[in-house]
Amino acid sequence: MTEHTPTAAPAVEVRGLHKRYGATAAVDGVDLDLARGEVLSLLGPNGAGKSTTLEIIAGFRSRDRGTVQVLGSDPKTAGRAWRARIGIVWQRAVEDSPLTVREVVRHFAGYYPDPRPTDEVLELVGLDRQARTRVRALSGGQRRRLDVALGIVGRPELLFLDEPTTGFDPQARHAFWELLRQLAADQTSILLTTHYLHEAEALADRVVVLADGRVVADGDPATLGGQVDARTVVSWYADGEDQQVRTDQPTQFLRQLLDTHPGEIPQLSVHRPTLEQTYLTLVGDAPPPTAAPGGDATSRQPTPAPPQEAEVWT
Ligand SMILES: Nc1ncnc2c1ncn2[C@@H]1O[C@H](COP(=O)(O)OP(=O)(O)OP(=O)(O)O)[C@@H](O)[C@H]1O
Repeated sequence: MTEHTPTAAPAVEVRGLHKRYGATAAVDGVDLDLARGEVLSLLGPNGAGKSTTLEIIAGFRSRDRGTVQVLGSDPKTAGRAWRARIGIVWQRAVEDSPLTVREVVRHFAGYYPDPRPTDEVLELVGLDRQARTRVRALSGGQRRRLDVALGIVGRPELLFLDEPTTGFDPQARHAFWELLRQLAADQTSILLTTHYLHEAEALADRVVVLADGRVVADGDPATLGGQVDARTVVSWYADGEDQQVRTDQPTQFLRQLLDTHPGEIPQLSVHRPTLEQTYLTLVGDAPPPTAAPGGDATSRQPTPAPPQEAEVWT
């Protein structure tokens, strides 16, 4: 995570992006900004439109509608000089090859005007010991590191990574995060997709959550752009149904609840929603709480009125 310069023109500016595949609206009106030196993570379930968005921004896929500016150019018409300023790590791993790791990286370096030295790249991605290994002999995680090596060999100003750490062991993942932090500290703008919330939290300055091709949250990773409700959820069972109350004064609410329920309160629980629960609710994999509290006039043990700021889900 880095300090980025808010005054510089954004690295990426997307407005009203649409893309359909037949009846499927893969991207359905997405707005997206990436500042220079910023690390932005695109989150979302399978089929949310992350890869399609990334591919359009990187100039590998056409769009139906909307404007896209990347490093000051429209990727639809930008040329080779523009492409040399961008690094890309796609989901698919590098092809089988009889060449060695060093040979492949050196070959790719030849495409760029000012590449990083090959040995520096291999060290950065932790493949220095595999420099003479043939690509086809690499493990899955090592191939992914080679993908990353090919993405950064050209010293990109802007780096796109589509699920870069899939197949990494925890040690490799942490080493990779460190690498991205170094790149971001050097003012590389980074846009990555991931399925790992903790990866977004560990790496990104900002997250954008997509669901069904739309942005459902945009902001800081720790709260998913302010979507995480820090209030406590008190749940219990009464009057023949589940009861649930959200409150920022749980102690006061519990006192009232205990006063009105002299015995053991069935299924009493007190918790705060986690980032993951909020995420699942946002992307529609988890239903939002729907239980209504009791406390109507006929209730034998009326539910206390929630303290100020409490919200009752119905
Ligand atoms: N080439 C294509 N032809 C037809 N439909 C496509 C094509 N590419 C993507 N789609 C559809 O568009 C939607 C968005 O797909 P996309 O790959 O962008 O999602 P994603 O968020 O990257 O998913 P994942 O996390 O699984 O990689 C999906 O419904 C997918 O089936």
